[in-house]
Amino acid sequence: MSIPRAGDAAAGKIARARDSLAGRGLPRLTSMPNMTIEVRQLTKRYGSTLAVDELSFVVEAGKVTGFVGPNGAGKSTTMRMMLALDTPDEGAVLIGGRPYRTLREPARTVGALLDAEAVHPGRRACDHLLWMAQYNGLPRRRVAEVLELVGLTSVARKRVGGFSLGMRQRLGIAGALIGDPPLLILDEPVNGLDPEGIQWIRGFLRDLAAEGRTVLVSSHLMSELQDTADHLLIVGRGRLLADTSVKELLDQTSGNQVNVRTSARTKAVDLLSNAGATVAVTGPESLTVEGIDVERVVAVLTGGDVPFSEIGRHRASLEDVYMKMTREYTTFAAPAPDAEDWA
Ligand SMILES: Nc1ncnc2c1ncn2[C@@H]1O[C@H](COP(=O)(O)OP(=O)(O)OP(=O)(O)O)[C@@H](O)[C@H]1O
Repeated sequence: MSIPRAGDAAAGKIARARDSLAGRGLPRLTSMPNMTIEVRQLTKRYGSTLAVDELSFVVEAGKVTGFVGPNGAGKSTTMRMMLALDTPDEGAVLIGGRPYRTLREPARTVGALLDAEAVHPGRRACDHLLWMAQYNGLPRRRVAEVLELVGLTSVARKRVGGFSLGMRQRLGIAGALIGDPPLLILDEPVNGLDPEGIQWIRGFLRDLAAEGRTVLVSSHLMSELQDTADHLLIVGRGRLLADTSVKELLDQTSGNQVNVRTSARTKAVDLLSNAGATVAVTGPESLTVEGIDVERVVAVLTGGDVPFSEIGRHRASLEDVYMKMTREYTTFAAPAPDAEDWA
């Protein structure tokens, strides 16, 4: 049996699905109310492990909010508690202003993808979605609509056991959208997608947010979210390390560092240090200078006859900022390179 993978036959479907989403919007079951996810002082322990430690934040409508943190930071546990699949030891979560358990029509309020592998492998994709629709009192036509939306129409009658992880992620997203909910909670949806699939999901999540939905998406990799998220919640060992817009985070952390590229590194380090700068060696011919501005760096190097091929203000990447912020919270980390590695 040959099943198209996310890179070939499904690609045309995906493009059409994107067009249909952009062109006429997701078929509406209800109007799209602005709803938030409010997490209040949430705490969860498993034995001696403090998985979630007094987390508080609000996820707003009309944005993609990235929930980022190293492995074991407590992202999945927090999402499970949002959906009442786990009980907090302390604190609460409000979904559109109410605890999940009190929602009258949960599938029309919040859609979730927690584990793409959770679907029975013997089930056909369309039957899985039909079961979800029937269980939640939704019209049958939603099955075809969401399959089209995620580009899986051509494999609707195939058994899930033959799907790639990327196709299962798409099926999971289709399930999350079946009730046309204003709130979406997606745990690592990029996991398993090929580059074309990653492009697709970025645009897809942005479109969902542009329709006014509240989109919370987790990842342990900042690179997966940096071009997608408007807002970031960064967590480490259960604690909130940052609740910030992407722009604010970059502005705050780019700081006053200056990058220098020179073939006379040792002399440059001496002169700049004598001029009061703190200098870090970042490569065989590169330095990062802090404490004096770009003009002064140029003056010091020119005055000391030090050749340089590049001097410019350092722009931190989100990845740099994230690594710096979460380094001490990472359970399995390679040692960071330091100056001696380049000596
Ligand atoms: N059911 C459980 N029983 C015991 N410990 C658990 C359970 N679920 C999670 N934990 C522990 O709680 C901590 C947080 O785990 P969680 O899966 O929420 O993190 P995460 O940020 O989602 O990580 P990942 O990116 O690896 O999925 C970890 O130390 C994990 O081992």
